[in-house]
Amino acid sequence: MAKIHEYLSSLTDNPYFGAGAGLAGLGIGLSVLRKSSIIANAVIRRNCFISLEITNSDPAYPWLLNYINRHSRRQTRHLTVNTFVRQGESGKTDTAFRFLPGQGTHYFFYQGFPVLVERQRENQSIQKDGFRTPFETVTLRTFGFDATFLQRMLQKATDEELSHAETGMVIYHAVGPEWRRFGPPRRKRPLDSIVLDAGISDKIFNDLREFLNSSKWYTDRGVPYRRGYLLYGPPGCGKSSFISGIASQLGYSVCMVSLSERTLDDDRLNHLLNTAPPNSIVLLEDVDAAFHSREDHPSLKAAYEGMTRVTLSGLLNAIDGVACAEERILFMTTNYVERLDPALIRPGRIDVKEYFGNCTDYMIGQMFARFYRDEQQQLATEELTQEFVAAVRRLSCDVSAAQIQGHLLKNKFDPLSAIHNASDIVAKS
Ligand SMILES: Nc1ncnc2c1ncn2[C@@H]1O[C@H](COP(=O)(O)OP(=O)(O)OP(=O)(O)O)[C@@H](O)[C@H]1O
Repeated sequence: MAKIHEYLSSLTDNPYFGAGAGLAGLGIGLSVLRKSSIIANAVIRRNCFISLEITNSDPAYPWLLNYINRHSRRQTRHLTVNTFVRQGESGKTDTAFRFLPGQGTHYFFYQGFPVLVERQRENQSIQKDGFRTPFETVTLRTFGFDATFLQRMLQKATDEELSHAETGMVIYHAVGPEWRRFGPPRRKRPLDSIVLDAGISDKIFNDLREFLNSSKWYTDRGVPYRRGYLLYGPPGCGKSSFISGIASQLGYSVCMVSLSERTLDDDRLNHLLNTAPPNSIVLLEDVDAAFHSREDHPSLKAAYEGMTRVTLSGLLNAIDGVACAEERILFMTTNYVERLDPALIRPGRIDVKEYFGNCTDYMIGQMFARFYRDEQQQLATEELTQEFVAAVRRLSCDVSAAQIQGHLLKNKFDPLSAIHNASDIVAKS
């Protein structure tokens, strides 16, 4: 024992050993410190930071980057560019650039809190929009405990992006047993561009909105979740335009089917009416051309003979269809409501019937005032509007909105000429 003690004290007295032991102790101390700081860092990251990772296979990826870029123009100075090239059939080419935060680390502020953005490109690639592109991730990190903070930010980015997205109204038509898109999306038609007598537009639109909000009500009562509308009246009074306006306003598409199409039969019609794409309005135009009342005069029946292969009972079955979970909105239009079989327009098949008539004084005035309304100047004063209404009334005949529209178009920049030449509205060209 005394020997061991003697040996140890000889070691501690040795200056080389003392220095070595000191260095070793320092090394161990530093290594413990480093390990503790890594653990502390991990613990702090896990408990005091929130993060959100999104990959470029996610549709919201460019929206989020775009949002960061829009809101951090001063912070993000390292950008990448996406170029969009659009070439029309004539060869005219338009380009647009979208600048996004580049690879690496960026900061920006969201609701006053700093958010760290790490954009990383991996070695593997993914298939996107028909091309192989490098796999990328973006990780957002911020100090805090509220896990919904970054989720709310993503929601905001998505809302902003979608509100800027240019969308149109999609028209579908029937090809064989299925619905196909008919051409590119059409420009949306504002509902208030269709001039109707006071209250008509609101009445139909509110009814439709109320229907769309009552899915549970229908399910609870076991009532099929569908609604039918019949718009009737003379030609050119805005029936089709109004349906486009309603679809535009709701962000719905329109599925058009012509009952006088020779290849359409009962089975196909039934299938089509019950497989319309979600969020769409089914439109049966000029339904009188295909069906007439059972009480009609034989000469009228003969005139319609062979116009369609669809039978009335086939159409009724298709309208009654199988109860589906999705809502079904059906619009029918006709110029001759009296020729329709009562069974076709009974409640349950048609819930709302609305007459779209020729222009009233109110409508003539509204069309004139709207037509010559300009951001810079108001060409149509109240006095001129009343003069135009009086000039049209002097014609002593009914005029449709389409006729008024055609006349105003001929006098596009000259309201006085539209008034003085009002007789052109009914002149035979
Ligand atoms: N009430 C209206 N307000 C504004 N424009 C209208 C109105 N009615 C018709 N028009 C215009 O007239 C044209 C024809 O209208 P639309 O096709 O909607 O009439 P319609 O009643 O469906 O006719 P049809 O019974 O012959 O199918 C469109 O260009 C439309 O802009």
